[in-house]
Amino acid sequence: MKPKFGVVVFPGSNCDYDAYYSLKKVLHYNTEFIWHKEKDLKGSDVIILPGGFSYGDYLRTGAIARFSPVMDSVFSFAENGGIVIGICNGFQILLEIGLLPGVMLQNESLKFVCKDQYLLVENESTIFTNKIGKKVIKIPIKHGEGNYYADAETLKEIEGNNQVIFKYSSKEGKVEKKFNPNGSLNNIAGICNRKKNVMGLMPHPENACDPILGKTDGALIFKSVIENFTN
Ligand SMILES: NC(=O)CC[C@H](N)C(=O)O
Repeated sequence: MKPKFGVVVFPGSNCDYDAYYSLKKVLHYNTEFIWHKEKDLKGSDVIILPGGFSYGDYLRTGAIARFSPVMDSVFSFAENGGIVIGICNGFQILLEIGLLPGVMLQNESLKFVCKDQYLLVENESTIFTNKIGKKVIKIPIKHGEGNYYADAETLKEIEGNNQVIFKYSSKEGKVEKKFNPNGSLNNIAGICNRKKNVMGLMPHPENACDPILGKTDGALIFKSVIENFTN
């Protein structure tokens, strides 16, 4: 079976075409857009909630998009074990709707950050990472609100349950505060839910797929998901 990706488009998404381009034109995966007012996920096997500024980031990032009609379907899809990847603004939407634990705060610097970032694969046994292994990958970040926070009890739970998938690190894989671009708790860059079928991450793998951009580590995440389908 050839799995299908559905890229949701919210008003204000600006990485939807990047995701579509990388998945369809670079990686040659079956990919379709899904407008946020649709309820039908068009037979998608993997839902991508892309990056951007849905509803202009008004109120709180992701707080309004979470009420878009499509999110009812995405919520049920996820609850039934469907694979969902929230990238940056998509991660923020997953937090707002409660598919992932914790909240997103403004970057500690109060500045928007845009740069390449090294990430340590903290949990290499999820469908998103088991074909990558325990290594350091380089993927760009671009956000103003990526300072992941959870209360002590939630943090203990997600760390204990191996829900932390990526951490900001040095090129050598050192996880220290000085390599953290936004002040997130314990350098957390990406997490998953308890069942490990829903992942949110601040870095943008779709912007590290096409060799013309000088980096392709983002493709490893999508390839991992695809290979888990086909194996
Ligand atoms: N690139 C993005 O998805 C940006 C996310 C969000 N709007 C922020 O700035 O925090």
